[in-house]
Amino acid sequence: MSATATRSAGPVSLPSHETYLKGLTPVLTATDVSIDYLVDPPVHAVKNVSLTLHRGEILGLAGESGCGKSTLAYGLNRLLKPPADLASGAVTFHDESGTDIDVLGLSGESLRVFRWDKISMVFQGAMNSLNPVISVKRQLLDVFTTHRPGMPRKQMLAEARELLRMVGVDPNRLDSFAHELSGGMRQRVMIAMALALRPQVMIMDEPTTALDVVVQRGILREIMRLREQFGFAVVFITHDLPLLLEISDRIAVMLQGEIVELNTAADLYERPQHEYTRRLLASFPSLTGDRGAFIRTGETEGVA
Ligand SMILES: Nc1ncnc2c1ncn2[C@@H]1O[C@H](COP(=O)(O)OP(=O)(O)OP(=O)(O)O)[C@@H](O)[C@H]1O
Repeated sequence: MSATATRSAGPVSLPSHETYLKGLTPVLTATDVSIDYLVDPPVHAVKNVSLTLHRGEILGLAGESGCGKSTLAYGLNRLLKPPADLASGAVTFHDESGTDIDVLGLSGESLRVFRWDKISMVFQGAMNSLNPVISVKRQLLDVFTTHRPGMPRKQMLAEARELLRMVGVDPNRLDSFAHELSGGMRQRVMIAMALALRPQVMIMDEPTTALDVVVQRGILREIMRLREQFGFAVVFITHDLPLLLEISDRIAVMLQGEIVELNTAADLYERPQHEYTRRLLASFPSLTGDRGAFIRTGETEGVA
């Protein structure tokens, strides 16, 4: 444990945010989470953050580089490594079975099972974490042999093919090796792996940033479609605020480790409440153009 961060008033939200929340079911709740990097001097990267993600929603995390987005995301999925220290707070996963899981209390085997199965993560460099000397097939099947040891091999293979199809990669690519695939394809394979166990939550930290715009769009379209199909919730992190406005149901704006505004994407764009949100919006000239062009309509076709 280290020094606790100063408590703030919490994010500013409009009354319409309350209305939005009606009828939604929480899937992941963070309460008063503080995360420090125990370096000299210590960095208070996340300060008393409370946030609820609901079933099927896309929650965007916005904020400038270094504000703590990735640290929070890694904390939610217990992927922090020293010198990061989750100093205080609670993270609860509300499983579809009705059981609540104390995420911070998990360790060893239970933590291993929880990750990928309940929450999976796709990050910016994910495509580079494919093993270069093992075929795509082996890597996809490994997910099943590890987490679904009872599954017949024939079914594993069928699932692996289906997963590739879902993310827009020709299933004949199963026998390929990472170096034989383009960056976009590799990132799609990583998304397929993250989807393999049908998690209830996916955390996506700049999942397409390294890719060119056309490939990015294609992948995002797939993610939106799959979300409609499987109903998983997404925490989506990107520097690309116009994109975030387009795909998110709600957006949390982070500033220096705190969430300063939490509103629906439409409200955030139309009626930004916090001075920092206004500055952030103003820093994207494209957003000052035809208003409304970036707002989700509730239709997946919104992602052009
Ligand atoms: N390993 C580390 N050791 C010390 N400080 C760190 C470490 N990793 C991150 N930090 C600090 O923690 C703070 C939050 O960083 P974090 O990477 O979470 O921000 P971010 O909003 O995700 O930024 P980016 O958008 O650039 O990824 C920053 O001040 C950063 O310098």
